[in-house]
Amino acid sequence: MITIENLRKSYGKLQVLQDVSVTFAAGKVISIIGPNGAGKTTVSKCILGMVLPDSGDIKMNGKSVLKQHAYRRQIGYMSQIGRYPENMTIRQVIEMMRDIRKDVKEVDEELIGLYRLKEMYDKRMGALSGGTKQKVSAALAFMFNPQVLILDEPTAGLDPISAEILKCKILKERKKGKLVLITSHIMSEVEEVADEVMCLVDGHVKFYETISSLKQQTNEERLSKAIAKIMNEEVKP
Ligand SMILES: Nc1ncnc2c1ncn2[C@@H]1O[C@H](COP(=O)(O)OP(=O)(O)OP(=O)(O)O)[C@@H](O)[C@H]1O
Repeated sequence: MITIENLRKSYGKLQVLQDVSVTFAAGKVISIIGPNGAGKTTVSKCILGMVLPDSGDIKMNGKSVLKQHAYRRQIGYMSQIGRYPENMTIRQVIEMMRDIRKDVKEVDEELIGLYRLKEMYDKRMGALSGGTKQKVSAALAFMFNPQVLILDEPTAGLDPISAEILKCKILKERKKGKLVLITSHIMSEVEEVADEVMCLVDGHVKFYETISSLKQQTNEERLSKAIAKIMNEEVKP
């Protein structure tokens, strides 16, 4: 569904992505992991067209997305930190988004309901707690039934029940054949929701494997231990 070919991106002298090539298939939850600064958000932003790569290509359903716009309607995005106009209420933000996306007739309001956002509809975005803002971001990401979801550390700041609601929603959408890309540092969470793990280190794909294959290769039952083993082996002389 999404193919990334020889992607490179630098910010000044800093080479953030170095020849990244991967294919993400529909109907999968793929977790993008790696140390801070490895380039995870940059990959997501390149797919979204928020960052223009220096070279390489990104294709969605076989067509290059570079400098295109229409394909973005097929992507729901939840950024690490949601930024909203402080004076707008939750209701106004949601209505504004619905107005922009009038093309979608059947909106998905499941998360609005499960997070009971309507009870807080008249609160200003600037007055919301970090977690509530995350809930609004999650509700918006899923609202227009996108084929692809890109979720950047989606459960950071959510209480355990709200995080659980989001994980169930992710799995529900995967069953419908959607592609979900999640960046996360929480290995237990990755293990719960992801089918495959792509690990970026210094802008390179260190590995891209199914969770079961990672466990099998390392003879570990827990994903965190399997990944620690792979990383430590690299460090050894
Ligand atoms: N707009 C920018 N201008 C300059 N440097 C940037 C910019 N955006 C990101 N970088 C740098 O690119 C590198 C990769 O950043 P990126 O946000 O992709 O990492 P990440 O893997 O998502 O990290 P984290 O786990 O901390 O969220 C970092 O060194 C970061 O400082």
